[in-house]
Amino acid sequence: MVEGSPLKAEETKKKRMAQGKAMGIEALLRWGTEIGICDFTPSLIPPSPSFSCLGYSLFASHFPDAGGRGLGAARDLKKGELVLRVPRTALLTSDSVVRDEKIACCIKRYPHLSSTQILAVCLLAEVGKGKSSKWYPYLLQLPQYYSTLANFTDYEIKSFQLEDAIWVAEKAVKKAKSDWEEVITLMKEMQLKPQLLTLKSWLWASATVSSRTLHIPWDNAGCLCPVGDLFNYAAPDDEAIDNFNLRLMDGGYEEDTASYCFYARKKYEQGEQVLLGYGTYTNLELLEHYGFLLHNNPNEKVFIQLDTAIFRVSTWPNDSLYIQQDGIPSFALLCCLRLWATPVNRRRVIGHLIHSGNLVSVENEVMIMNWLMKNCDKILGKIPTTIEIDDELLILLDKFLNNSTCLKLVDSLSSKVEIREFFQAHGLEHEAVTWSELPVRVQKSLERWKLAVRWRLIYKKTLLRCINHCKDRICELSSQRGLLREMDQT
Ligand SMILES: C[S@@+](CC[C@H](N)C(=O)[O-])C[C@H]1O[C@@H](n2cnc3c(N)ncnc32)[C@H](O)[C@@H]1O
Repeated sequence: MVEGSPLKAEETKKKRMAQGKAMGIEALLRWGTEIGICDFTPSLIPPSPSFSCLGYSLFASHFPDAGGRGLGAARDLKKGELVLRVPRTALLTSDSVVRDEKIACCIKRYPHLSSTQILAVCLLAEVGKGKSSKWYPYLLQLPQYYSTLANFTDYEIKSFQLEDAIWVAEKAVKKAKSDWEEVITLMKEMQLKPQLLTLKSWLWASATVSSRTLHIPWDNAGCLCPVGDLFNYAAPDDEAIDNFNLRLMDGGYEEDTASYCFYARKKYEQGEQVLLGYGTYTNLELLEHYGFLLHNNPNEKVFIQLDTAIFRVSTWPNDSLYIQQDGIPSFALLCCLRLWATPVNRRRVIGHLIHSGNLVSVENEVMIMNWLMKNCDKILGKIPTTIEIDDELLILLDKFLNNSTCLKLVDSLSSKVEIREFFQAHGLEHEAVTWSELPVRVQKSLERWKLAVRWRLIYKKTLLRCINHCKDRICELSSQRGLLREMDQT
């Protein structure tokens, strides 16, 4: 089954079993086999007794650069190949939990609750069953902590520095709390254990649902898919976004086999991490729903404040007016600015040219590049810390997280102030401690704080790239204009 000599294949298999054990998911993989999860097409391979549902196409491992625990290619995989099948009976969905009549009866009395609230309640109900839950081996290995926005504290939220991001994070925190307040009576009626009724448990359950569910056609909340939810994320590439059929290659529920099927979205070499494209998300959206962000995110959108006069001429949705991570304004933003910079009496005449992506005139283009440059610069000037300071702070935090330094030894004054504030926010007097000496709650907070700093740094670097892009464009256009003048004179 695994390529190479049988002896080598056996060794690799043993090594991967040991990896599964080290990650604490050995029991999950064994249970997966019993419940019918498999990483091969049953018609191709005669099933032999196995202690793991993985090994033919996939193996579980730790991938520090993209998501930590994840799934790798156990052999070379072809694009479009089926790599994992999870039968419907293994999926943890609201309807599978409410088969329990007692739970169903309680939930029926709350028809106004959203499907995600119901799934989170069902998840907590299953947790409450302990060993008697059908999904016990699955529930046991779920993460204990999440860094989705709803889990951010006031200090961590403030560290985003940008108003829009702070607003989104505060909204996520409030929404989680109000969702909890709405379900608390139901959960009491269901007689869930007191520790499952707390806001902390609710935050855990709703983050599990938000970051791990997969789409199913019969429930908007989606499903929790044991083993299938071990795939980490890679942003879908242009090909997958352009082609709807290709998007389907990642995975989906298939009626004919009554199972969730996952396919290799591209060619993978043995050992490489196999990734899923959960959807196209900006970094703030990734943080909100999944609790991580990508350093290079092709779907990142940096929004800057636009004058009402600009919005007035725009026929594009507001969320299409942004700067890409490479610093280039989106097509809609560019068109919108070109139209705004056109004299009112000419807008109707040349509107169609603008909509087809044409430049109006060199003067018009220079004007909007100058406007963009000035505005990006203004925003950067107003933010409390610079790119250099954030860069330095992140290096320090990384060193601290690797236990190679204590934060007391920091030279930079700005970073020192921010670090001190962080420790004070946790009621800790001084920062002369190492990472491993910190209480777990502070370690987790520091990880979230670092995410906020990383987010704001990407935001600032994008604005800087935009400034440089505008400068280059102005130079380019000015030399074109010079050239045209010279041609006119000859
Ligand atoms: C569906 S789970 C994937 C498996 C997960 N790593 C685990 O250990 O269970 C999704 C979570 O994995 C992490 N993750 C997935 N892709 C990631 C990536 N590219 N970079 C960082 N974290 C990622 C995030 O914490 C996310 O909420």
